[in-house]
Amino acid sequence: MNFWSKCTDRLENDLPQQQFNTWIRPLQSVEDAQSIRLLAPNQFVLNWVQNHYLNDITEYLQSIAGANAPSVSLEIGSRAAVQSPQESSIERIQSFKPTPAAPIRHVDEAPMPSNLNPNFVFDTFVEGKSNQLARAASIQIGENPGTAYNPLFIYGGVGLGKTHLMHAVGNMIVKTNPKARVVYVHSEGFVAQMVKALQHNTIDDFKRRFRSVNALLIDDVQFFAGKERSQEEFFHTFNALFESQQQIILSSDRFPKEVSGLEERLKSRFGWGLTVAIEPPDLETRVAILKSKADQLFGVDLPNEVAFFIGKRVRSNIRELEGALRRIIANAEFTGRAITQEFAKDALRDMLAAQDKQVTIENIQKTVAEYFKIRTSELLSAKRSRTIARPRQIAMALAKELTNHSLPEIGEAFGGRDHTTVLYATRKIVELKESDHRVEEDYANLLRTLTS
Ligand SMILES: Nc1ncnc2c1ncn2[C@@H]1O[C@H](COP(=O)(O)OP(=O)(O)OP(=O)(O)O)[C@@H](O)[C@H]1O
Repeated sequence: MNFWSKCTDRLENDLPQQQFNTWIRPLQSVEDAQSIRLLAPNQFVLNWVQNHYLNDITEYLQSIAGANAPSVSLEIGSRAAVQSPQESSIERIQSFKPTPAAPIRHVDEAPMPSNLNPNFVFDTFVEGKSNQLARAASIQIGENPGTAYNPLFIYGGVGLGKTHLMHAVGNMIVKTNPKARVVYVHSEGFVAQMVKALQHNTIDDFKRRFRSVNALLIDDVQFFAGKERSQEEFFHTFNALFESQQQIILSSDRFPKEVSGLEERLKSRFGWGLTVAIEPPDLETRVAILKSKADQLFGVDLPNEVAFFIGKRVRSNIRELEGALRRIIANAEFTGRAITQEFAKDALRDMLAAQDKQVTIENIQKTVAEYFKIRTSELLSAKRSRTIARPRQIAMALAKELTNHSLPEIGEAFGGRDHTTVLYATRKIVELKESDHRVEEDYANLLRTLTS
């Protein structure tokens, strides 16, 4: 029996997709009747799986095989290396194990001017549940470039801090070793520079420039989609850096395997190291970011009530939060008035009106129905089956969170239900978000769709 594939089916079902992609998908198994050896690509993944999932895996195996359940062990490695005595160079790369010291190689070239943003450092990056893992992995890489996890792939929606984290790693590497050559480039910039090099017959310089760095940070790799020549060039750059253990950090708006228009060989390489997600921040993190930005950027001590007011109303991403903050502070400077909640409301009036206009109960119902592939009329109907009742509760909770309608008004809009039903639904969803990953993820996805 293939226990591991049964186990992964179950985990895929039980875990939020991002967790499954980050921790379970990279594992390979070597099985016999008595044991399953799980091969993790690096120590970080190994530790995480050990601490967070090993118990569940063992329990699940016992539940399906009882006393015959195989034992489970974890180690670093890859099946290619385990199974074939004659390793190819690709297999060697895949089974590469980190060495303790980062090799900063010596390059006989004039130092490259750094294009890192000095403000994007770890000190100015506010930690929250949504970015905890990405931040922890980035710090490890800053401390051990080229040897901790290579490449690091950070993915998440727009304006959530991917670029900030990449620069923070780069800045940390340069701080520790001022001779390190760290280059940040947006993937569109990489393409543009390559096209220019081809036009001017300087492609060799281009190749040398990118292949001689100690750390290459490439932002938004989804922009490589469909650009075959650039992908080809980047493939060789990637291999050159990887083989010489120089750090590569990539960002994208989605999981590597889901970036369409990218060659398979690139997608698979992107997953060789560690893939981490950044998710939209929760309210407390949004408030902490606002307070920290107000202080750092403007030297303003933002009152808590104002920070909560902005954090509650602006949910889509951190760039938008910053935009709202700038607007309030500019207005306060211009008018000389104190920053109170009333003042903030006034300053953001247009922005919030535009936002409020978009999120109506009707809009929520339509979006939720589409998401769960049911009909809007079913949300309003008396049907009580789980497949309808749960989406209905989620829609009610969203209506409570995103609109200013009262509970009776929301009940009315959901087929004339009582306000206590709405209250029950919102409480139930709060509870389920804590205990059921699926609900948590569905709710977050819907919130994002409705507010961005
Ligand atoms: N955790 C955080 N703490 C403080 N500031 C943050 C945090 N996350 C993001 N920011 C700020 O939000 C703004 C947008 O972040 P960033 O440019 O890194 O987003 P991104 O994910 O790269 O977006 P895009 O996909 O559009 O490139 C930046 O000014 C950044 O400093």
